Amino acid sequence: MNEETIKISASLDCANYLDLLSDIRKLEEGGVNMLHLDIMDGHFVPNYALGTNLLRKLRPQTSLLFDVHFMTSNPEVSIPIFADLGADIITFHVETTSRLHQMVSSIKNLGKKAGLALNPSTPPDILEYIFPYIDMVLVMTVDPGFVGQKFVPEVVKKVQIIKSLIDSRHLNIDIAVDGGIGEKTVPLLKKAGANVFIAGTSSIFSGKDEIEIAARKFRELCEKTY
Ligand SMILES: O=C(CO)[C@H](O)[C@H](O)COP(=O)(O)O
Ligand SMILES: [Fe+2]
Repeated sequence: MNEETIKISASLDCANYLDLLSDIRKLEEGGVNMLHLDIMDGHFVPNYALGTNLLRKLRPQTSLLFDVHFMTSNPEVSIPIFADLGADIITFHVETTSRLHQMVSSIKNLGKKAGLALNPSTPPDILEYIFPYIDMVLVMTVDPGFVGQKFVPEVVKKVQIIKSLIDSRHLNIDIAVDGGIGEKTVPLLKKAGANVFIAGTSSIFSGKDEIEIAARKFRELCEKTY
């Protein structure tokens, strides 16, 4: 993955469930790179979202990359299932396991990109010994589990720290930000070093513009230099 490339991942849980395929066509037209698929189990987070049948039905319908964000306890059991369903990037939370290296290598052995997600209150130190093995760090900018939450501003500093840790090791790792990503927060996060922007109710799905137009505007916002 290229850290300098800006990537837009549209959070499908924020789309119109009753007209999902038409929303996906608009996202394709609007130039997003990936569909962000939030998997929630009602245990790691107090909410439920998306699942295997949706991926199974969607995979033949679009060539957009599937960026799967597990917000589940025990993601270990789900990794091979979602890999088989066509996930391209598989991200799980560091708070859910004591077997980080094992799980990352099982994702890589399945031929997928591996991402690690950190809650807003989780310090970046946990990444130190696993950096060489991962493709992406997903920095949660809200507590995981719900769309439309308030951005936690303290996390900007964590993005900055992670970016300098990656650069000092000359590694090529994407930094994704997820939760409350929009007009006010993109400039701060881009300056701090983020390059993957997860678009939800704070941007593409805010309802202010048609999805296709909103996606184009969001890319412009993310590609600007701040
Ligand atoms: O992982 C998530 C929630 O846990 C979502 O991807 C995220 O919240 C995106 O939506 P919004 O822009 O509404 O915050
Ligand atoms: Fe997410």
